Amino acid sequence: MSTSTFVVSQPLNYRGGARFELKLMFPLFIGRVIATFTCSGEKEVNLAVQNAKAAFKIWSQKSGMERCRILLEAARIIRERKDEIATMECINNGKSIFEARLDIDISWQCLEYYAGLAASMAGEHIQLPGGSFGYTRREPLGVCVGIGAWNYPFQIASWKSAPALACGNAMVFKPSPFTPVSALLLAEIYTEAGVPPGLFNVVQGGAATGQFLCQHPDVAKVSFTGSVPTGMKIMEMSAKGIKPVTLELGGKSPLIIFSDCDMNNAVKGALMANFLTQGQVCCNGTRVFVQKEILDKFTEEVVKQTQRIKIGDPLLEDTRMGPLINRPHLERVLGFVKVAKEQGAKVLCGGDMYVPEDPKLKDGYYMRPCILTNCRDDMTCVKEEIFGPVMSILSFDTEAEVLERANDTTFGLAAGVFTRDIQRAHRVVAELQAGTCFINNYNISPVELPFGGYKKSGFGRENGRVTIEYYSQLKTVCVEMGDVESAF
Ligand SMILES: NC(=O)c1ccc[n+]([C@@H]2O[C@H](COP(=O)([O-])OP(=O)(O)OC[C@H]3O[C@@H](n4cnc5c(N)ncnc54)[C@H](O)[C@@H]3O)[C@@H](O)[C@H]2O)c1
Ligand SMILES: O=CCc1c[nH]c2ccc(O)cc12
Repeated sequence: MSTSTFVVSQPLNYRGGARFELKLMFPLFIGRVIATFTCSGEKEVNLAVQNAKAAFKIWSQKSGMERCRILLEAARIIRERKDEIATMECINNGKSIFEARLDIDISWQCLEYYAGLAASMAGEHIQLPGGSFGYTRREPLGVCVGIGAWNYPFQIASWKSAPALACGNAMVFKPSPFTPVSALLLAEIYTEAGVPPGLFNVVQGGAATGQFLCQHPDVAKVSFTGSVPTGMKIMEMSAKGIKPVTLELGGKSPLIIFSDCDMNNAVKGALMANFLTQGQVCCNGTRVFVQKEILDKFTEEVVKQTQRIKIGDPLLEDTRMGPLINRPHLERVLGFVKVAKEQGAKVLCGGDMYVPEDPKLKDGYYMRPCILTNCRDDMTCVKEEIFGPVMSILSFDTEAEVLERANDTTFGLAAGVFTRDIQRAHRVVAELQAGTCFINNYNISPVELPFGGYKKSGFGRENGRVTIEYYSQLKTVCVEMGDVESAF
């Protein structure tokens, strides 16, 4: 298997339990077109929502245990087809096959986790005076919309659909038009596992298709993963229909490395925080604050290890970084490096285009991972989300100082701290304004833990038990066991 021989099944829209055709060119990162699709317009979006509504009637009547069995079966199929799905994801996005396999593992684990919760969803019984009582029922919302970014295409579809379906909802999912293919595999797997036709639909398209979805009167909820500007639009559209939203948006997260850290782990953590998926990860710890005493040693080691990262064909087993998502994005990231230099940053490694030796890959959107020093807090590379393989190193003296600087951002998605001092670790994370904090590691995503942002990085959560609350509504039933005492 290589990037030049890969064939994608067509068509790429999925409604009522089957694929249907629409046409548009979909270019691959090596410059070759691998699939075509047409954006779903208002009519197709409406049909998908109507299919979902019909399936919702059936699915929402099933017991939690029945939904659990079907989700477990879907998880089993994903696990069984892991290599095939990972290969598709690798082609879809450009991330290395090594990472794509990890993404697929986290995806089936997510389905397994919510399958378990589906079976145990329950309300409360509350005793009232005179033998009367009340109880609560946790009920589904209806047709939920999922809109995804291009960096974790299969995983985003899984993180949204698994809790939605576990709670008894239906979903219409729109992947990013840059990564349209892998969500179709999830749709087919759900069908094979036994969900009713129409329960999980895929509509292809960009902003216009997303708008039709958000504005549709029969859509009960929107869960969005993407940029802050698009998140604002999604929230505005949803507000008009009083629809709840989950927003997983961008970040510019701090990673704080104290001088008492385990240096080996801190260096590995900084690489994990910056270079997964070619640096195109929302929660990346791109502002790496290093305590002065260890700045030189840490910098030397992190540069050494960054230079060893194998860049190339993402389908090869030893590749760890593939190409960026597309040409405009590569140019944008390189532009950030240029501005950083103009503003006084020093490039210690990378930051330029990379041309692999393999002639098939010569038109790919590769760049070498970049480490910047001499950074100041007011520089563009330190303030703005770059969404590429660019780490900015900043030095600090004291805990109080670094906390203030780490929190001086409108984002609040994630943060990390490396230290051997357990009291300091907890004291620092308690002060960090971020929805997800890591102590002595970075960018691991166990599905049991909630994930989501503070401040402009969004609200609502994905993963963990709490997400059940974002895909369900609570009905209170008040039962009178005596006579009505009328006030009139
Ligand atoms: N917090 C998270 O969990 C998370 C995860 C991945 C990516 N992200 C963020 O996503 C961004 C990169 O992804 P992107 O470039 O795909 O983001 P984007 O906002 O450009 O697009 C995301 C999705 O929204 C759709 N969309 C665009 N305009 C729309 C509109 N007006 N109405 C409805 N839908 C619309 C796109 O087609 C795509 O499917 C980065 O900022 C990154 O930090 C966040
Ligand atoms: O890119 C950001 C973090 C992330 C990794 N996988 C997923 C899946 C779904 C999301 O909404 C975010 C993420």
